[in-house]
Amino acid sequence: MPKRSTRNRHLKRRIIHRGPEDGMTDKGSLGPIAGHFRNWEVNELVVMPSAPITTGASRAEPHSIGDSKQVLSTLNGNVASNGTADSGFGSSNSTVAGGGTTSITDFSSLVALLFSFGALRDWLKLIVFGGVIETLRRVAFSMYYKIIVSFWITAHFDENDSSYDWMMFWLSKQPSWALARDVEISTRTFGLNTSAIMVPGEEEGNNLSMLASRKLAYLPSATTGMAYSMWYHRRYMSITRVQAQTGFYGQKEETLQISILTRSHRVLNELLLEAKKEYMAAEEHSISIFVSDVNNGWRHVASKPKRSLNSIILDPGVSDLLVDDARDFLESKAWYAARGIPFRRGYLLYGAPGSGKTSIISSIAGDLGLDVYIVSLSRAGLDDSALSELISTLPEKCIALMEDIDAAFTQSLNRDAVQGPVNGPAADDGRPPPPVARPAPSTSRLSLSGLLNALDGVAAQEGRILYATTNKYTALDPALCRPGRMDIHVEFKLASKYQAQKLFYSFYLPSDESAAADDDEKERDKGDDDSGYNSSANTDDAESTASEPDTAPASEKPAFFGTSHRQHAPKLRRKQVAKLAERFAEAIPERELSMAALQGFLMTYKIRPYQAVDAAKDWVESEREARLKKQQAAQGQEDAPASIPASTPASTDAVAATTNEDEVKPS
Ligand SMILES: Nc1ncnc2c1ncn2[C@@H]1O[C@H](COP(=O)(O)OP(=O)(O)OP(=O)(O)O)[C@@H](O)[C@H]1O
Repeated sequence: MPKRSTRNRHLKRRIIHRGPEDGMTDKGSLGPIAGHFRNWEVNELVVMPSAPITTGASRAEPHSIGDSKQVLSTLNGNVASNGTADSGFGSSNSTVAGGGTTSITDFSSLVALLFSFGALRDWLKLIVFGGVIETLRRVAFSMYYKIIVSFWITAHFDENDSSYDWMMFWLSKQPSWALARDVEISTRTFGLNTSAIMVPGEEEGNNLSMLASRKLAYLPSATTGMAYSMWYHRRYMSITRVQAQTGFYGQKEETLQISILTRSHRVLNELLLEAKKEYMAAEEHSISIFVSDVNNGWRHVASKPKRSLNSIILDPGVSDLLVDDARDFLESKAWYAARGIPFRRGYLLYGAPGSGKTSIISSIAGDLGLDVYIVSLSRAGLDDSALSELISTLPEKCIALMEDIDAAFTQSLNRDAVQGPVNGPAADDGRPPPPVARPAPSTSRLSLSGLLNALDGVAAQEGRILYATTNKYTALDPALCRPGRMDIHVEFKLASKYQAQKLFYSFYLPSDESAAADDDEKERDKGDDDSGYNSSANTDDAESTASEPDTAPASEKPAFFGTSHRQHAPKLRRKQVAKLAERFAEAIPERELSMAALQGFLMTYKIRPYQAVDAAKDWVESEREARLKKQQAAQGQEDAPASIPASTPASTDAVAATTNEDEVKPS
């Protein structure tokens, strides 16, 4: 060890004798710096445990002496300075004692070294000074913010949340909101059927085009991020619409910020409840529809007017069964909790297309006052985890609707089909031939187990009612249909005579009872056999004026299929309608046509109930023929691939399928 010290001392002396000037000479302008760093190296070597080293004095830059001394004496009491040390050797005059002082000495030397630089010292001062100023600024701001915030309550409303709609709707009703000077013109309705914020005077425009178009509205601009102020319950309130860019594609998301100058949350609570109440009142006659977005959140897309349960004509008891069961379920939360049964209910509505499955669900939603959340299983990008996330974020009381639940797992010739180039045979009446559907390739990344887990896995939401519809009951996996997932299965059949009669009756029954009563007198005079065609708009009028000159050649009349919509339908008495309904039901075969088809037929005779009855038989025949042709076309299409050379992949499959079928079939 002493040996090494001696060596170091020699080395040190050697280096010191070279001095900074040598460095200047050797390295030009970098000389002093180089000198300093050499000194640092020497220090490294010199510092030894319990081996005090005293270095000789050397010439120094005058400015560095005091600094070195000062820093050294401040930072390390063990370091002694003789006051004549050279600048580039901050600790060279120091006597270092004790092994524990090594790092402190090093650090001290570094600091002393840094301070010995004039410019560097100024930078450091500047940094420290700037840091102090910035810290003070931050402290001041945070204190100011804390003081200000303590007098304000600020609420944030996310655009994707229903509360945003409530607040925007409420704000739109405030006169001061409409006085904003930087406005955005919008046709948004915030999920309501009625426009929330009308441009004053627009409601007076009663011509058809004005009424039909979307309503114009003022919205205080969001782009400037300006704050708008108003008073609420004698409290000052500041409102800001803030837009922030989200995602890569420039989508913008908006947040509404409301700050109220109050220390009590009571005012905010009052505001929220008032806004919600007003919105709910405006929405009383409609149901809210939500769909999932690509981020697996729920978005309010529409409000639909409620449909009365009476307008859905099902077999006796079906409607009551569904409504009563759902109502009873919603009131049985405690019962489920007491027994540890998951508080969920599933209904599977299956059967013929157009038999009222979707319609009854939306009617039940209206009746029970629940929102409908549509879970589209065929949505692009929907996979197991996305579905699970969607189901778990459903609100506690709501209706989740999965339409065509079979479609996610099976390829269908009817419902998932894209229209191929092949058309069926042309109809006799000149209507375009019905396109023959081809199976669509399945793009779903959803698995059956993913669906099963989403329905009753741990993440599944409690309190929701699930309605699933399908036209292919037998295609469903039994696991999907078991109780706990689908508790009640209801079949929707094709229309019965009973349904046809009721549909006709409700279709032609005058909705305006007073008008019907007014007409009663006239009708009574005319007798029960009267057609009820007292409207100037009925089509018999056209026949009665057939003798009037009609210069337009038939070929130039507008070509269209269907019946144009007239405003005035004939007003019939209940008795008359009931009689006609009976005759109509006689013409309709039992369980052969769907209710949607019957409704479509009656729509074509919207103002001609008598003609509807008369034409019913022919229409049934034409429907049968059309169905037969469709079946034949489908059959032909099925047979066709067998004759196509087996070189194409599609035909190979078809041939294989046919062959297998032949094998199975008994000869
Ligand atoms: N039972 C019914 N009572 C009254 N209207 C009906 C009935 N069934 C169907 N409709 C009418 O037919 C149309 C289609 O009905 P809806 O969509 O409810 O049938 P769906 O069974 O859900 O058909 P799909 O299986 O094709 O989805 C609606 O306009 C509805 O008014």
